[in-house]
Amino acid sequence: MMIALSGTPGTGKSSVADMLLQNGITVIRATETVDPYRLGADPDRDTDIIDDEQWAKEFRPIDGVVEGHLSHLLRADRIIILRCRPDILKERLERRGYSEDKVRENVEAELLDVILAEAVDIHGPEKIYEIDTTKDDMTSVTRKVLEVITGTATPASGTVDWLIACGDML
Ligand SMILES: Nc1ncnc2c1ncn2[C@@H]1O[C@H](COP(=O)(O)OP(=O)(O)O)[C@@H](O)[C@H]1O
Repeated sequence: MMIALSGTPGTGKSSVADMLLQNGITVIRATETVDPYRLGADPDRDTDIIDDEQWAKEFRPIDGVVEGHLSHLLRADRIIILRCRPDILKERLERRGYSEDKVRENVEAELLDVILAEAVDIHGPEKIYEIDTTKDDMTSVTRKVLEVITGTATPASGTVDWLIACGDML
């Protein structure tokens, strides 16, 4: 079974993936597989341009977790979307040293549910497991992710509404 672990940068994918590895789960980092699909750099957005459609099409399915903000594009069996309230996400990204523009771009994407909407569009809601990481520590988030992996969690999407919580950030 292939499980995608996606979410806006800063929502905690990489940290959770580290804990999954400690729990003996097979984890592939999507960023380590995209090199052949790099189309160039986008200096304005301080990011690489990836042919993500081709990457998703050619990705050989694994039995384990694929971690990364493109992983929801894969033909995965279950899709986990980590979420974080935009004001807290902003703090996490600023602490990471992201530029002001990059922080704003990611905070807006989280505020507007961009990754969740893409995932629901591709897979339908029954494969989606949205997990809010705003208040839970990494151990609790990892426990919830493990519940998805073992099949004891119930699909959930649309469980957060950041526009009500912090729409004035727009
Ligand atoms: N549940 C959490 N609670 C508090 N801080 C967190 C949590 N998850 C991640 N962080 C912190 O947020 C930052 C981004 O986490 P990271 O795992 O790199 O996110 P991503 O891989 O989604 O970009 C890191 O500094 C990490 O320590």
